Amino acid sequence: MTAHWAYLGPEGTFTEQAARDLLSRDAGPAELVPCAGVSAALTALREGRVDAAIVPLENSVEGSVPLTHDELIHGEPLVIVGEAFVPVTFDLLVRPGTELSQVRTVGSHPHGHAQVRDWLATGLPHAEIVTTLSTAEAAAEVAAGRLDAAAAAPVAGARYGLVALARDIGLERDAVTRFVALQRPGPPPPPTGNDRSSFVLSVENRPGALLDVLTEITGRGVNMVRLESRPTRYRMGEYVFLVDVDSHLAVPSVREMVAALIRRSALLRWLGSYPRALGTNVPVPDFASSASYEAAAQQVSDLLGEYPA
Ligand SMILES: O=C(O)C(=O)C[C@]1(C(=O)O)C=C[C@@H](O)C=C1
Repeated sequence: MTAHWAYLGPEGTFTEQAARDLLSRDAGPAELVPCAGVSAALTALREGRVDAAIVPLENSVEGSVPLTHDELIHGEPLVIVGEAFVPVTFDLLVRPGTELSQVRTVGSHPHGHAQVRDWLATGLPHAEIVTTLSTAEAAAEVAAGRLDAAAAAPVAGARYGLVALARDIGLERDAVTRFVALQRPGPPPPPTGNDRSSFVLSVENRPGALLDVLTEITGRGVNMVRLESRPTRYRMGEYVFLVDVDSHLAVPSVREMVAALIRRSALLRWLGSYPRALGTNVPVPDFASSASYEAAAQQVSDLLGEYPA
């Protein structure tokens, strides 16, 4: 049966490239469904109209995509089942025949604008910056004659019949965006040996509260790879923390860490375990290996005089 995957559309976004990358790694057939915005893609998933949704999570230059983070923290729960990294290169796309001196409006996604800010400041200092729901939406608006130029992916130029007035206008040549594939809550994909897990923490407002919770992570030899804070929305100065760690919930050290976070009432939301798409898990200390967890559990059983299961 063909699965349906929603993504931040329209056609020609970086997110579509991420979805195609994930599709090439997935066993089953799937049809891509473009949606007008991150929230629209996630609503389609929550309402059961699609089986998965692909959305941007963070960029190597501009940092996290706040809307995706807030959806993961506050929206009806979803879990991450996969990730993809896409190099992001921006072209200044215009209708054929347009000259630089004729460009009065430039559209892009807010993350796109942030990455081409320097080029626009010198190349088009008087142009009006117009924010769109995606880079490809800006390209479509140029094709429709409602904008003069778009800062978008080269593939969007080909898709909408536009030409590049300038190429590779981003701040950083090697910029990369990380995208995640989300599904409705369910068990994680099986461990691969090179996985990542994500979750949301909430901590009390008292000295050492965050340190206490982080100790539950580091004390088990679990490698934390990202810690991001977002406001709770309820009160000024209160935050929740998004955490990524190496490894998978099925691995004993991670399983015990999650249980400890639950006991401390610190685990606000589990966001899933999924294969890592870039880099490898750092080696865990000996005391945190699965073999040493199993050997220790056996020794405790022996002390109790329990019979082997
Ligand atoms: O608009 C797109 O093409 C997207 O896929 C979104 C998005 C983002 O949200 O970060 C993806 C990569 C770029 O950093 C700019 C925009």
